[in-house]
Amino acid sequence: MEIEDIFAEIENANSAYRSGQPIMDDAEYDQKVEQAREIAPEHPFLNQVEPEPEGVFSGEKIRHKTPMLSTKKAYSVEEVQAFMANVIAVAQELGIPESEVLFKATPKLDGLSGRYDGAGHLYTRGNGTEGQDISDALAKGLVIEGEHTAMACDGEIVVDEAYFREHLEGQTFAGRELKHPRNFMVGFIACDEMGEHHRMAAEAKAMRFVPYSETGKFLGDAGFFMEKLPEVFHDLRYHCRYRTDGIVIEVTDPRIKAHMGATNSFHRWQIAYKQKGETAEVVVQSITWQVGRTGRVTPVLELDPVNLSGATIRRVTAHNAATVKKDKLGEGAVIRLIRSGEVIPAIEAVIQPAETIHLPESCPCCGNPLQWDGETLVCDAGLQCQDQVEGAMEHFCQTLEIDGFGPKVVEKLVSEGGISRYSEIFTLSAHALEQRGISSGVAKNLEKAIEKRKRTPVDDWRALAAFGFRHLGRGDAKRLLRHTRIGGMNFISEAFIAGIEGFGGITAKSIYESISLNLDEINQVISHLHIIHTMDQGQASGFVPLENEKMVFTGTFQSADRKALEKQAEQLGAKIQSAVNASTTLLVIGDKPGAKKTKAAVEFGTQTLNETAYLSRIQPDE
Ligand SMILES: NC(=O)c1ccc[n+]([C@@H]2O[C@H](COP(=O)([O-])OP(=O)(O)OC[C@H]3O[C@@H](n4cnc5c(N)ncnc54)[C@H](O)[C@@H]3O)[C@@H](O)[C@H]2O)c1
Ligand SMILES: [Zn+2]
Repeated sequence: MEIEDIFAEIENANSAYRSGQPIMDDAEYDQKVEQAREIAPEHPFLNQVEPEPEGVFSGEKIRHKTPMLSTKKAYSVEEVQAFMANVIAVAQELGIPESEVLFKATPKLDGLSGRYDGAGHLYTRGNGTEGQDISDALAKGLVIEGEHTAMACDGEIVVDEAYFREHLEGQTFAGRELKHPRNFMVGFIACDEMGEHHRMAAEAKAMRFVPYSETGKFLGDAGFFMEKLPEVFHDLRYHCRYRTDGIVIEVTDPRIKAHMGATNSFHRWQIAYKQKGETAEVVVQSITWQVGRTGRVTPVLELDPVNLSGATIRRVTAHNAATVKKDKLGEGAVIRLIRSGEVIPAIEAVIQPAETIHLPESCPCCGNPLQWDGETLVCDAGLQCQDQVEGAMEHFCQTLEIDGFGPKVVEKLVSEGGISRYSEIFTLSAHALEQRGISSGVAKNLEKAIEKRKRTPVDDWRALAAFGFRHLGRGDAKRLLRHTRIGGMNFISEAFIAGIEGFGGITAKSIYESISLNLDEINQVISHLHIIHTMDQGQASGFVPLENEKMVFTGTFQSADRKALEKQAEQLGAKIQSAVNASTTLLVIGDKPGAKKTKAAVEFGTQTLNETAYLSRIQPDE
C-alpha cells in the first residue's frame, strides 16, 4: 500500500468513528496509526487533533478561545515513568523541589469531548481550534453533572453505562447494531428531531456532560504512582459510571504546566495511560463453520467460557481454513486470547495444538462441495445457498440503511417468505410482511423503514455497494460513480472500468462481470430509490448549480425530508441558513411555510422558489 492510501484509510476510519458509525475497532485503528507513525512520523494527520468531519453536527462553527487538544498515549508503566521523570526535570529547572510535584489521575472517559462556557453554551472539540455549537443538546435533555453549572469547563459527553447496557446495547439503529455508547451519543447530539430512544434516554437523565473535574481522582507524587499504578488504573476505571478507555495523568502545578505547554495535538504536561489488553488461556471445544454472504466459510472456535476484561467469551474467529490447518486448531487445542477494552477478542497465540484437525469438504448450509480460494474455503453455490442469500440481504439493507432487517427478520423472509431478490424488499407492505410470518408491530416498523428509504435521497455509491459485489465496496463504488451514472451501467465496458485510476485489469474484469450479470436487478433497485449522483457533486463534473447561494428551506416537502434536501443543496454548493436575513439569496417554499420566513423574504426582496421550480433548477441539463 502507498503511504497516502494508508492515511486515506485512517482518515476515512476517523471520519466514520466521529460520525458515530465506526468501521473498525479502536485497537485496529490505534495499531494502524502506530504503524503509520513509524513510516511517516511527520505526516500532518499525526500531528493534529483528529478532526470531526464536516456535516455531522449542524450547529454554528466557533473558534475556541484556547485549543482543545487530544492526549499523548502511554501503553506501559515505563512510558508513564518517563513522562513523570520529564515533568520532574522541568520542575527542577523552575526551582520546584521534586517532593512538591504532584500528579492527578482521572478516568479517561470514552465519549465525545465538549466545552461548556458556564452560560448555557456547549461546543464540540471539532478540529481542536474550531468547534461547533451543540447547545441545543441541553434543551434535548443533556444533563450537566455536578454543582458547577455556572463555571466554564471541558468535559466528556457520555451515556450512563448502566442505562446503556439495559436499554440500548445490541439494538439496531440506522441498520447497525449499537455496540458503543459513543455512537448513540453522537446520534443524539447530531439529530434534529429526537427519536423515541433518544427521548427515553434523556428522560432517564442518562445523557450527560461530565466535567473532567467531576470524575473520581487520585492525587499523589511520582513515587506513589509508580508503586500503585495498576490499582489506580483498575480503581478509576471500574468504579466509573461511564465507559472508559484508560486513565489520564497530569501534573497539577500551573507553573509547570505553563512552562511545558503543548504541541499541535497534545499537552506536554498530560498523558493517557492505556492497556493493550488482558489475556487468558482457554481450551477449544469445537469448531463451527459459518457461511458468509460471499460464500466464504469461516471457522469459529467454540470455547470453554472465560472472563476477559469484564465479558464472558465463548467464541472466537480463527479467520480462515488455512489458519486452522497451519495452527492445528480443533477440539482440545489450548489458545491464548487477548482482548483490550471493549474490543472483540482475538487469538494471540496457540499454546498447544489439537491432536487431529478436521476441515469440512462440503458446505455446512447447502452441502455443495467446497473449493479453496487462497487461504479460504468457499461455497460457490451463490443464491442456491440459503446462508449466502440471507447474508447478502442483510448486507443490502444495512448498506442502504433500511432499519430493522437483522438476521432474524431476514431469515424469515428468505426461508419462509420466499424472498430472493433485493428489489422485492421495496414492494413489501406491512400486510405482505405479516403474511410472511413477521409479527404485526415489527411489520409496521419495517414498512416505515422501507418507505423512508424510498423517500429520502441516498448516495448512488451506497446503492451500488449494497449489492456486495467483489471489489466494489463503498470506496470503489464511489470511484466508479465519479465517471458514470448508476443508471448508465448498461453502457459501461471492461475497458472503461480499467481506464479509471485505481482499478487494475483483474478488478475491472470482476466488477464488469458482476455488473453485467445483475443489470436488471440494479436497474430494478434504483427505480425504487431517490438517488443522489456522485457525478453531480462538486468538482467531479463541474456542475455546481447552487454555488454562492445562501439558502433557507421552509415548510414540508413532497420529494424528501427538509433535512435531506438541505444536505443535498449543500452538496450542490449552497450554504444553508436557519433564518432569512439580508444575505439570504434563495428561499425554497414547501407546504405550510413559516410566516416569519416568507415575510422576511418579502422584506429583503429574496428570490423564492416552490418545490417543483427548485427541483428543476438543480437538475443537470442532459
Ligand atoms: N475505531 C476507529 O475507527 C477510531 C477512529 C478514530 C479514533 N479512534 C479512537 O480515538 C482515539 C483518539 O481520539 P481522540 O484524540 O479523540 O482521543 P484520545 O484517546 O487521544 O483522548 C483525548 C481525549 O480524551 C478525552 N478525555 C476523557 N477523559 C479525560 C480526562 N479525565 N481528562 C482529560 N481528557 C479526557 C478528551 O476529550 C480528550 O480530547 C484513538 O486512540 C482511537 O482509540 C478510533
Ligand atoms: Zn452453501
